Amino acid sequence: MPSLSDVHHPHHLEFESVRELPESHAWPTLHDHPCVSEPVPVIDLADPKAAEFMARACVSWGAFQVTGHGVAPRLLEAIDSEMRRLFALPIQQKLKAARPPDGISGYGLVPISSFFAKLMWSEGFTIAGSPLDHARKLWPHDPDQFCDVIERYDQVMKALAGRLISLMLLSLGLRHEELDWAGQTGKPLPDLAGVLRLNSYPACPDPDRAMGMAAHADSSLLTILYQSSTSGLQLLRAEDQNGPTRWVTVPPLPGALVVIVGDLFHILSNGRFRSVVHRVVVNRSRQRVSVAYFSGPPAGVTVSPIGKLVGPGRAPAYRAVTWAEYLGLKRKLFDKALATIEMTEES
Ligand SMILES: C=C1C[C@]23C[C@@]1(O)CC[C@H]2[C@@]12CCC[C@@](C)(C(=O)O1)[C@H]2[C@@H]3C(=O)O
Ligand SMILES: O=C(O)CCC(=O)C(=O)O
Ligand SMILES: [Fe+2]
Repeated sequence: MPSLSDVHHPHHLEFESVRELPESHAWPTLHDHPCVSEPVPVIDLADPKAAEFMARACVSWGAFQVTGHGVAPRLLEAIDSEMRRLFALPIQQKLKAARPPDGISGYGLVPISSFFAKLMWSEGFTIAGSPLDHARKLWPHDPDQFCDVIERYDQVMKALAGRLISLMLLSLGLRHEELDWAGQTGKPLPDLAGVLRLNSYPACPDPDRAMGMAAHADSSLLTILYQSSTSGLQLLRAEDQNGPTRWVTVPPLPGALVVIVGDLFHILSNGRFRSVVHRVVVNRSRQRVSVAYFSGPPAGVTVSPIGKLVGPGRAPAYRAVTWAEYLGLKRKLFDKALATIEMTEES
């Protein structure tokens, strides 16, 4: 049973000690669409046809799994184990590094939690910039182990995000030099911004009524997701415009990473690559952890539909935004954010 303090502060449950799903965490909307199994595209980065497959996956799914990415399995194991060490800390310790209400970094609920009457069956930690201040609060005597792994992971993801973005642009028939914000010909992609989110979905006594993470689209250009060996991630998919909508599970594939198209790539590609709505369901017996690396344009740089993709005589479908502005819109408007920057042909 939850302790008295949990009942009064249900936002921060000691999940492991809860034997029965509290009403605060029971969702009525879990079975809105059927759950099916369908083969989510898997793309080997070493394949000469990788860019072509990516274009197809981004148009039709808004996501794919990537193999042959060169990220060392040891690094994935290391971050997996650091996450488990972090989430196993007592709640009082984790709350020392709590995210301030208007801040980005720290321990706590995802910003979109405020849009829902029910709480999610998960906890998480967001890191933007140096992890050192957080690590000192969590492990005052040994902050370095956590920091080392986070910093290495961040660096490797930044490089991979740059490669993926270049390939995805190439797959649209563009070179990254053709983006205003991508600098001059021959230069590598400039300093992309990145934010890490560590997620934990504890084993749940009533998984059919609990939501790990509510349905949403990411605001990033793209998100690179490491999911441990436990499934839970689902993509919302309709095969064609009139076809039925279903939840498709992304099966964990050892060593693979999941790439999710975010709203900013949707904008950049003038809607050709679709940002995909996804959610996380939980299970009765196993804790699931994941790391999302949200990759965005350099700070202060605006993203707008690429001229070549808009076509002559047409108006772009979206206006220009910076990532910071768009994150603000998402916090305020959640799933209405993208629609508010849509432009009509007249505007
Ligand atoms: C950079 C970020 C993207 C994100 C907000 C955040 O500051 C860190 C958490 C991200 C996340 C994860 C769950 C869904 C989401 C909409 C949310 O509330 O927090 C995304 C945010 C986003 O993509 O806008
Ligand atoms: O845990 C997952 O598989 C997905 C998490 C997610 O969608 C997010 O952090 O934005
Ligand atoms: Fe997400």
